[in-house]
Amino acid sequence: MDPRQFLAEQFAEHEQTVATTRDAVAESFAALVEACSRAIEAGGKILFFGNGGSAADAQHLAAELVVRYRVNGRALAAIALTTDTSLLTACANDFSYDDIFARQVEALMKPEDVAIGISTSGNSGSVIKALETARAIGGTAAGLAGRDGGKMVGVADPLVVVPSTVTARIQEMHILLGHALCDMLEKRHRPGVQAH
Ligand SMILES: O=C(CO)[C@@H](O)[C@H](O)[C@H](O)[C@H](O)COP(=O)(O)O
Ligand SMILES: [Zn+2]
Repeated sequence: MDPRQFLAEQFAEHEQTVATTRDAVAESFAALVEACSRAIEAGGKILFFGNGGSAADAQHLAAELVVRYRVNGRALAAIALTTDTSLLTACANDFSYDDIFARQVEALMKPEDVAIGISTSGNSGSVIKALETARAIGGTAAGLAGRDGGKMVGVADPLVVVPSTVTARIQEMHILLGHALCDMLEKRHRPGVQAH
């Protein structure tokens, strides 16, 4: 296949996903913003986690909040649970892979915090177990998912579900939603000088 034609099809599929996602997620996205906003006002933090491409999203979004999105201002409390290879390998080796995020939630999560699990299928065991742990602690267990939300339905609330079955397109919506979340939180909680 010609790469130009292929790229045109990829863009068309992406644009179609943008169009169907915009209205589908408006309410759940607003609920996620409010939950994170409340956490920041209460002195809490946001914990991000996910597997594969979603692990990259987790650390990308935590960096926006701790460092800067658009505005130079105060640091906002966020952490990605995907970055400590000693911890991740010990936990997967000694306990089980499904414990890699749950163990960190158990150690770090406070009731005023928000845990945001990111999973395109909504079914990754490591994400589900961590969200269940967050709920048991009394914190907010939130999620970004795709497809029909999978096992995250009933575990994560708020749960933002991208109505697509294509993993790559779901991930593209997740980072758009994550950037929008960081932008909103920065507007509300990081007064400062616009950097770009
Ligand atoms: O980035 C991709 C595919 O675009 C992959 O690395 C993908 O994230 C991995 O297969 C994940 O393990 C999928 O997990 P999940 O999104 O279903 O929770
Ligand atoms: Zn990917």
